[in-house]
Amino acid sequence: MNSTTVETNKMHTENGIFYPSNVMLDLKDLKKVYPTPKGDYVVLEDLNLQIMKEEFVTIIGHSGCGKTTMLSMIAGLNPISGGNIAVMGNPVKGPGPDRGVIFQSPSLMPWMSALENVLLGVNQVFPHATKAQRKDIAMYYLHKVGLDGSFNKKATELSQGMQQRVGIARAFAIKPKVLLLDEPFGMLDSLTRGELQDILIEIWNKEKITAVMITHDVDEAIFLADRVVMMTSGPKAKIGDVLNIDFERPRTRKSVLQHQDYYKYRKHLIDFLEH
Ligand SMILES: Nc1ncnc2c1ncn2[C@@H]1O[C@H](COP(=O)(O)OP(=O)(O)OP(=O)(O)O)[C@@H](O)[C@H]1O
Repeated sequence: MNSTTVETNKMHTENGIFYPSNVMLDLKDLKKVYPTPKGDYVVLEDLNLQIMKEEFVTIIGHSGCGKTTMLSMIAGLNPISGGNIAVMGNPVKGPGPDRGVIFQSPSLMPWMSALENVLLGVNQVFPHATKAQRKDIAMYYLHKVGLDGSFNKKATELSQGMQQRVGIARAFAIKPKVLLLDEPFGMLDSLTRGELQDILIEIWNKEKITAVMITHDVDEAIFLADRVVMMTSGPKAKIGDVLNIDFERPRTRKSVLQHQDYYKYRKHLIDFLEH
């Protein structure tokens, strides 16, 4: 039997290693050390985490424990000090189009329109597509995030919420395998935050990609996730606990709030953060 078939639950990666086909991200014995004037600061140590294909994982932990450090290492933007990170079995050596990132502030090119900002990434990732095809991709995702009518507005003419909509469209438009989100809604008012959570989940569900999102908001962590990953406080932070969220999808805020397990999940997370 061919060892690459699904029956074996393994696949053959380009570096010749056999790997479980349902694991998208594998963080193994991960370590991060920042040199400081007072000596080395070990932010993460022995951090182990596997994230499955099409899973939505939220990450919570105290401020400064190393969440952004971990996410930026997965993105390939921050060098690994020890251990390793693999995306579908392939070690991360730097940034790549298989991983899209959405930051708290979308850092758009201020002199460019919403459309041009999304096209920046699309043009890089799909250089062989025609100009019309690339524009179609960019417009499709701008439409998905509710920016019809604002395609040609300059980034500086957009509100913070609209700018983050462009950030979401930009990340999805490069068709990544993994979406990495670092507190993407942290600066938004609660109404906009709710709207963008719904948009995010709708596109994530349609595109069937893997999402890893840092949040400080326990309710957001539960509402969005299949699993909530809790990090211990640093130094030498690692994964402290993992909570499975067994709510059916699609979810509505009302159905989640009315679910008998909601307050049990919430208590679990708050107890972790308070101890
Ligand atoms: N380049 C750096 N050099 C030295 N120390 C750093 C560097 N970047 C981050 N740190 C330190 O590493 C620790 C983890 O930072 P990180 O931003 O990853 O935490 P975080 O959990 O994302 O925090 P927050 O929730 O506040 O965003 C902090 O103590 C921070 O001061």
